[in-house]
Amino acid sequence: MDQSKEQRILNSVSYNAVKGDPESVLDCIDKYCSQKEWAMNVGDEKGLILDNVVKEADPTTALELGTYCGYSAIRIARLLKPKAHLFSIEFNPEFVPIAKEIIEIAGLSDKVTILEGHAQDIIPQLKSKYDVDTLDFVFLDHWKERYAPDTILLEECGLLRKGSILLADNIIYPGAPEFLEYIRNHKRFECTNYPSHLEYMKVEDAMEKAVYLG
Ligand SMILES: O=C(NCCc1nnc(-c2ccc3[nH]cnc3c2)[nH]1)c1cc(-c2ccc(F)cc2)cc(O)c1O
Ligand SMILES: [Mg+2]
Repeated sequence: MDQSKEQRILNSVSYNAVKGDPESVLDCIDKYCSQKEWAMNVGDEKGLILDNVVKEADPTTALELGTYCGYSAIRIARLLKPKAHLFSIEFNPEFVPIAKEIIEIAGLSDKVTILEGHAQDIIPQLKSKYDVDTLDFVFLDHWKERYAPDTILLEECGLLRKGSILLADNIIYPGAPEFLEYIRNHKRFECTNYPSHLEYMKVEDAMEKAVYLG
C-alpha cells in the first residue's frame, strides 16, 4: 500500500535529522514541507511566534490540541524547563505513531505525552487521570470549529488559572471565526493578534494569544 505523506515526512526525518537534536528535526520537516510536500505543521514563521509565547509562559504544564506529526510539540517541548511536561491530544490514529516516532528522534519523548482521542473526551480527564492541576499554556491547533467549545470546556473543568496563556493557530486561514468572536468578547480573556502567513505559503494567516484573567 502506498505510504502516506506523514509517513514520508517521518522517513525524511529518520534519514536526515540528527538524533536527539530537536532543531535538526524541525529544520528537516520545514525543508521537506516547503520543498517537497506541503503539510499542516505550524511551520518556521508562525513557529517563532509560538516560541516567543512559550518563553513568555515558561509553563510547568502545557497542553496542545492537534499533534499531527509532532512538529509543534517539539517546538514547545524543546523550550520546557526540566520538570515541565506537555500533553498533546491527537484524534487521528494514523498520526499518533508517526508523531511519537518523530518526537523520539528529537529526544523529547520524556517531556511529551500524546493522548489519542477527542479533545472533548480527554480534557475532562486531565485532572483525575493525568494528575494535572491547572494548565499554564495551551496551544490550539486542532479542528478550527472546536477551538471555542474546547476553550469553554477547559474553563469549566477548572483547568485555567489567572495568567494561563492560550495561543491559537490559523485565525485567518483556514480561520476560526467563532473562536475569535468568543474570545475577544469574553471579559476574562485579554487578547493579542499576531499577523503572519500560512505555513510554507504566501497566504495571510494569524495567531491569537488570549491570557485568562481568572
Ligand atoms: O486542520 C488543521 N489542523 C487540525 C488537524 C488536527 N490534528 N488533530 C486534530 C484534532 C485533535 C483532537 C481533536 N479532538 C476533537 N477534534 C480533534 C481534532 N485536528 C489545519 C489545516 C490547515 C490547512 C490550511 C490550508 C489548507 F488548504 C488546508 C489545510 C492548516 C493548519 O495550520 C491546520 O492546523
Ligand atoms: Mg495549524
